[in-house]
Parts: sequence; C-alpha cells; structure tokens
Amino acid sequence: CFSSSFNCDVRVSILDLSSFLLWAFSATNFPLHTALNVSQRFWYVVSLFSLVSKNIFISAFISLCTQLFMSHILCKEGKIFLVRKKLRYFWIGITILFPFPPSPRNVMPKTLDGQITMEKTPSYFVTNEAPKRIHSMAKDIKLIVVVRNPVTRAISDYTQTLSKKPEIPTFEVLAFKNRTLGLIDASWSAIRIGIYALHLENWLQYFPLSQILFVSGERLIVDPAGEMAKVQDFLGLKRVVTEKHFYFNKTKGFPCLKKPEDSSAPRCLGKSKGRTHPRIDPDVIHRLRKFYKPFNMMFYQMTGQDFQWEQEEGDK
Ligand SMILES: Nc1ncnc2c1ncn2[C@@H]1O[C@H](COP(=O)(O)OS(=O)(=O)O)[C@@H](OP(=O)(O)O)[C@H]1O
Repeated sequence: CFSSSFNCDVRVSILDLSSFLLWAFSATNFPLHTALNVSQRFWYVVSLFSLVSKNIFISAFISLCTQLFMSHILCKEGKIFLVRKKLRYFWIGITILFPFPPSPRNVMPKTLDGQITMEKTPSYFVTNEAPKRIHSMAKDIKLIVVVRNPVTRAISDYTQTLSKKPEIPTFEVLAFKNRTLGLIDASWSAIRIGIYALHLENWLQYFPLSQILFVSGERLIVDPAGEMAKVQDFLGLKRVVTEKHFYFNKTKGFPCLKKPEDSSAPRCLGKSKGRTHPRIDPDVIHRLRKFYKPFNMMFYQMTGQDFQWEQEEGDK
C-alpha cells in the first residue's frame, strides 16, 4: 500500500473479497465445481494483481468484476454470504498462510454411495512419493496395475517417443551404457519402468498385496473378458462386462467393444495404440531379456502370479 490509505483500503478489500471467494467455496463444498475450477486461478491472479496495481481505477474495476461475479454465482445458487469487516483479517491471514488455491481434491464432487471414483495415471507406479501420498489420502484404496513383458514395454515406450521426436537415437544406442561390455542403461526411463519388482517394493511398504490387482497386458489382448472379470471381482462389482461385449479386430490386432452404452457403433482403441514397433537387433533383445529375468522372477514371487514373460519367443 504505497499511495494513499484509500487506495490501500480498496486493495485490501479486493484481496479480502477474492480470498473469501476462493476459500469460502471450498470450505463449504460449494456445488459449483466447474465454475470453481475455471474461476479459482483467475481470481487468485486477479486478487494479486489488484494488490500490486498502483492504479486506483484498475483496482476499482477489478473490485467491481469480483463483486459482480460473486453476486452472480451466489444468486444463481440462491445462497447468501455476508462478508463482514471482521472477516477481513481472517482471510488475509489464510491467504498468507496458504498462498495457493485449494487442491482439486477439495473441490471434487463427493463420491456417492454405490459410486466408485477412478483415477488413471500410469506414472504413479514408478513415482517414489506416490505410495506415501496416496496412502495418506486413502488407505483403503484399490490399485490396479497393468503390466506387460518389460522388454516389449521398453520398445513400446521408445516407439511412442520416436513418434513424437523422430530425431532421437536408436533403441540399441539408448539401451546401453556400454554396448561392448553389454552394460544395460537402467537409468533410461524406458528400461527403468520395467523393473516392476523395484517399484512394487515401494508400494508394499504402504499397501498390502490384497489391495493391488495386476492385470496382464498380454492377456488383456487375447482374453479381455477374462481380465475384466478379475477387475470386476476385485472392485466388488457385478460381472457386467463379459465375452459378449468384445470382438477381436484382426486389422487392429486388439479387441474392440461391440456396442458401448452411449452409442450403437463398436469402439476400438485409438490410433496411438498398436503402433508398429521398429525392428530391434535380436542380440539387444536377448540381452534385455537376460537383464530383466531376475527382476521378473522377483516380481512373480512378490505378486504370486507367473506372467510367463520368459516363455515368449520374440518381440513383435
Ligand atoms: N486395452 C489395451 N489392451 C492391451 N494393450 C493396450 C491397451 N490399451 C493400450 N495398450 C497398449 O499399451 C501400450 C501403451 O499405449 P500408449 O503408448 O498409447 O499409452 S499411453 O498413451 O502412454 O497411455 C501400447 O502398446 P503398443 O501398441 O504395443 O506400443 C498400447 O497398444
């Protein structure tokens, strides 16, 4: 507050109002989640800008917009909030103590009885901090991990990157620290991710095995209904998705859904699935298989499931 006390008062009021908007909505679980998601960051920036702005007209304009926005939302919802002067210092304090908008978790709609909330982020499995954070959020969560032969996974991973950055070195170059010595580069993410036992160890420190389901990526292609039956049982759901929902699309090389509920047309996986993998030197594949073998064995032991990756002949 540099210029006058009037200026200062207006700016603090704006901050007051914007902070109120941000925090009152999340604290009362205001049911305008969509509006909140969009408006949250916007008003946060606006309130900060109103503080640094030395122009009283800009501050006043922002104040007017904030108030219009707020009254519009409140009228729409038929709720009335009284912003009392006393609250000012409380909201300023909250803004200083918690300078970031509420996490999406606070503004997410509540899961109702009979509903299951699902979140899909493959990288969580290989992120060190994820098990601890997820455990502190929901101890009884059920985790589903789709795994496939780590050698094929690495090639698939590389193929995806190659489709975005065609200039990257060959798989054979990236896979080794020293090719002559046969030293695999386990720090390369495409290879590191496939060391499933290592990642699982991290998760088992927080979750019992009974809370984790491992789905075989290979079986998901040849027997989607079988794998889906396991998923449904694991989630405690009635077996609704069965064989009759799938057909095998030979051109795509993947099963497709016969008739999704919302349309009458069959639904197959998108164009990005089933990219043709580049041909990899068989010697490199052989070395990778050797590299993964002990980790795979450890993984079978830990999960009590034999994924039979050692029995597969070649890679596609
Ligand atoms: N439902 C289902 N069943 C079996 N396999 C599947 C399924 N969905 C995706 N995939 C295969 O998973 C590989 C990763 O796919 P994407 O690269 O598209 O995944 S992602 O965008 O990174 O999520 C990719 O493997 P490749 O095609 O062998 O490279 C996908 O084909």
